[in-house]
Amino acid sequence: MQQGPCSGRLPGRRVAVRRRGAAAPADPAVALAVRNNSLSGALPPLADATSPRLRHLLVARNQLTGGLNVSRGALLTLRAERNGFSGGLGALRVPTVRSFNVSGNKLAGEISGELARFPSSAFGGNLALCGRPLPRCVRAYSALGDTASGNSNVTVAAQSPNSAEPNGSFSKLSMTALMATGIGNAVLITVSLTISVAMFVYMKRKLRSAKAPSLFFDEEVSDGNKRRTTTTTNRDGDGTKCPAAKSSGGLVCFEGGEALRLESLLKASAEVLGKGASGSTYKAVLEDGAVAVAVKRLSALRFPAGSGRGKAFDRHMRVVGRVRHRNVLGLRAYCNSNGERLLVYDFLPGGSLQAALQAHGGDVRSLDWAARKSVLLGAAEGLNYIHTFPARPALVHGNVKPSNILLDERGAACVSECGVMRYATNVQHSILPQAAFLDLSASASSSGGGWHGYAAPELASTTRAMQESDVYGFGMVLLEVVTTVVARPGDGCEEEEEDDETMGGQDRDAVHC
Ligand SMILES: Nc1ncnc2c1ncn2[C@@H]1O[C@H](COP(=O)(O)OP(=O)(O)OP(=O)(O)O)[C@@H](O)[C@H]1O
Repeated sequence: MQQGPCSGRLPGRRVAVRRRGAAAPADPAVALAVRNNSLSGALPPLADATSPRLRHLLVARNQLTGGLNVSRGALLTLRAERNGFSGGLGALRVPTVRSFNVSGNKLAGEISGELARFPSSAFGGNLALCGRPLPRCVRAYSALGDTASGNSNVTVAAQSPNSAEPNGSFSKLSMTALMATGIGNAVLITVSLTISVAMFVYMKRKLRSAKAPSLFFDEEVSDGNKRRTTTTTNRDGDGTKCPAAKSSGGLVCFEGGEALRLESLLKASAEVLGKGASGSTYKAVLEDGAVAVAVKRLSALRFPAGSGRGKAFDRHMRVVGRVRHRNVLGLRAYCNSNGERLLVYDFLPGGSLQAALQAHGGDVRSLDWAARKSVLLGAAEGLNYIHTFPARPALVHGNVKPSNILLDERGAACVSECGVMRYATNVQHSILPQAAFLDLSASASSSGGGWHGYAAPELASTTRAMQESDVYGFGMVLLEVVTTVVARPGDGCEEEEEDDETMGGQDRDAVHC
């Protein structure tokens, strides 16, 4: 036995021994105590046959490596902590040992049954050790694919981080297995999340499209006068949709339109009244047959994408919906959803001023001077009401022309479609050819979708109509009304009234060729 600190290797079956203080056992053959040295190398296997009298093995705090191979039936003390022992504890057979400590080594694997009686401090610092009294072992798939040995599972320890090994190293296999497990779990979670989100979105869309009635107007030409019959039908799938709102069946209703429901409109029989620059207008007779409404579908108008502008359209329509005057056609309801914009008005049986001016074979007397004067005065009052309506920004009609001045059953003028084009981006530049200015011909104004000579010249260079441009348009209407000749049925150029006709004239027909 050596008496001082030792360093060197442990050869074969011979060990360097240092006895510390008086505590050393009296019988040197009974105890091997070499603690707190710098001994390195492997500890030779110690079995009953090789060291029959050994009772106490104290090799702690050295640099011993290799497996801990001690099989001693009568061993009472085994202190091997703070070394570099590695491998499993399977070769450790010490059933009678009372003082036991192998902490701070590089031992790995599951702690066997007889050793489980010692506290966790006896095993601490061996990151790859697991099982009672340490946290239980986790069976993980080996990323290395240990198929050759037929063992694709490896046992890894699930210890807390504070049981870190003193030198910070970690079993390569365990680390790989842990990483494989982590990556596998992450992939699984990601895939499940993606599937859940996709399912959620799909179900939400499905529910929405199931709830949403689609508005279609199936058009078919019925005769040569461009009168087309239409039906409104519900369809699934994509197309024009106007989902039902909670309160009014998808419609935002104003005074006089509270009873309207989108569902009723969808079921109504309908006919096309005409097609203009902003879209088509339909006459819809509601189910009971008593109420007829005009539905304007703003299909040709483009509005800037984004909810912000959509809200601006809604805000504007809510202001327009408050306008109530005997010479302004009141908006009863509107729908703005999924790119579909519908405006609902009362249906006026008198048709439009444009139709009256172009009438052939109609009631000529309906457009005598008194009627013309009354229509113009009414339209002027309606326009003035729109312009002075308390709103910020001030209301602008934006599309003053004879087809937007309607006549009620008594022939009174009603200005329709107030402010409809206010927020459209494609109105002026796309459909306002410079050459069309001052062209008041019927073909220009009724061609359907084309522009007309009622548009103020400045609209060619600005995108927004102003009240001044409304005044210009009204002036052109006025000019047309006082100069247009309405022919009697069968009239020819030979018949000409010789009286001067003025706006103040009474019951005189202006018949010229
Ligand atoms: N509320 C209504 N009652 C009765 N007829 C209407 C009503 N609204 C529109 N009309 C008729 O429908 C026709 C077509 O109207 P529409 O507004 O679609 O076209 P437009 O006025 O020529 O063009 P724009 O789209 O530029 O306004 C009009 O000429 C008019 O006779």
